Amino acid sequence: MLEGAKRSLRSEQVPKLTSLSIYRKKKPRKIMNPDDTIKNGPFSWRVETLLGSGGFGDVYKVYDEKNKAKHYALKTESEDGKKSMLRLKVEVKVFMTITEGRKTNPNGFKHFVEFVDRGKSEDLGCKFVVMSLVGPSLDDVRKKYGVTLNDRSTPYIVAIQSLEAVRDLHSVGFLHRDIKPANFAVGFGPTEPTVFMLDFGIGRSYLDPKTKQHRAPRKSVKFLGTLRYASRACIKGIDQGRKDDVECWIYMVFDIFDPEEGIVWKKVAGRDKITRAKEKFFEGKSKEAYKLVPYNLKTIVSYVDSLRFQSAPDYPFMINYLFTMSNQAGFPINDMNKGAWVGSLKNKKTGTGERTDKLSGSNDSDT
Ligand SMILES: Nc1ncnc2c1ncn2[C@@H]1O[C@H](COP(=O)(O)OP(=O)(O)OP(=O)(O)O)[C@@H](O)[C@H]1O
Repeated sequence: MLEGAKRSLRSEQVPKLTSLSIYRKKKPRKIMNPDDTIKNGPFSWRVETLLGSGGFGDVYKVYDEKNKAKHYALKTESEDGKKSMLRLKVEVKVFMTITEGRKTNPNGFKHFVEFVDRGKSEDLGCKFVVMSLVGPSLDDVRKKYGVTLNDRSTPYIVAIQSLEAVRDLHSVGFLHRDIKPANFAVGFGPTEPTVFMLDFGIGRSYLDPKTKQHRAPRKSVKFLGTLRYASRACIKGIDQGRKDDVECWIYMVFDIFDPEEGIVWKKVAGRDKITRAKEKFFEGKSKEAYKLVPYNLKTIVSYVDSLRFQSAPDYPFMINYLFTMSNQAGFPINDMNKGAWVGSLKNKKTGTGERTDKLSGSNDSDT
C-alpha cells in the first residue's frame, strides 16, 4: 500500500555524534529529494524540502497532493536503529495522548503541533509521522535569523510559554527529558507568536500504566539527553521526574536571557565538571550567571531545587512570578503574542539546514 520514492532516492551518510562517548557506525540513511512522494492511505505526501536532520531521521516540509497550499512536517526514523532507540514510537504515543487530551480540553495544548498521519515506507526503510508545520527552533531564531530573544518582555514570554508547554505535557502524564532551545520552535503563519514544544523522542510516562500513580524511581538509568541542559539527576543516572524537566527549563531560560554567560558551564567539558558547575549554580555560587539574568529569578531556581522525584511542580507560582518579574523590570506583558520574533523571521542569516546547537559546543552531545 505504501509507495516510496524509488525514482530519485539517493543514499547519504548523515554524520552525527549519537552517543555520549562512542561513535556508532550507522548504515547509510536514505534521504528524500524534492518531489519524492510517500503514499499512505488517503494521503500522498510530496516532499518540498529537507528542514533538518536529527540523529535518527530527517524532517521534511511536505504537502498532500490533494491540497498543495497547506504544508506539513514529515519526520522519519530509519528502521535500522536499536529497538531501545526507536523514538518515533514514543513520539506517536505522546501525540496521541495530546490528541486525546484535546477532546476534553479543546482550547488547551496550544504549544503542541497537530498529529496528522503516520506510516511506514518500505522503500526508505523508515517509519514516519506527519504533523503540522512550525517555524524555526528558538536556537535557530536567534542564531540563524539573528533575532534577539533577550530583549524587553521577550525572554519572559519565551519562559512563560515554554513552561506552559512543560506543564501541559506533564498534565497528560509524560516527561520530555530533553528540554532545550533546539526543542522549542516558534509557530508558522497565524501561529507565529506561539512557542511550540518539539521532539518527544526520549519522552517517558511518569505514571504507572496500571495504577496511574507516579512510578517508583528505577535504580539506575542510562543517560539520554543533552549534557548542557540535562538535569543533575539525569547526568548521574538517577531516574527523572517532573522536577527534572523544570530544571532543564531553568537552564534554557538562563540561556535565553543570556546566550553567552547564562549557562556558566557552556564551555566546560566532561560530565563530572558540568555536574559540579550545575551544583554550584543551585548552591547560589554562580553569580556570573546573573549578569544579564535578573537576580530575582533566583527565587524560582531555589524553588526548583527544593522539588523531589515525585513532586508536582507549582507551575502557576512560577508563571505568575515571571509575569511579576517582567512587570518589575519595566516590561509589563500585556500581550503574549508580542514576542520579538513575530514578523521578524523574513531574513535568514545563514543558508545551511544544519542545526546550530549541534555545531556550537563539544558538550552539547545527544544520545
Ligand atoms: N513540526 C515541525 N515543523 C517544522 N520544523 C520541524 C518540525 N519538527 C521538527 N522540525 C525541525 O526539524 C529539525 C530536525 O528535528 P528533530 O527533532 O528530528 O531533530 P533533532 O532534535 O536534531 O533530533 P535528535 O535530537 O533526535 O537527534 C529541527 O531543526 C527541527 O526544528
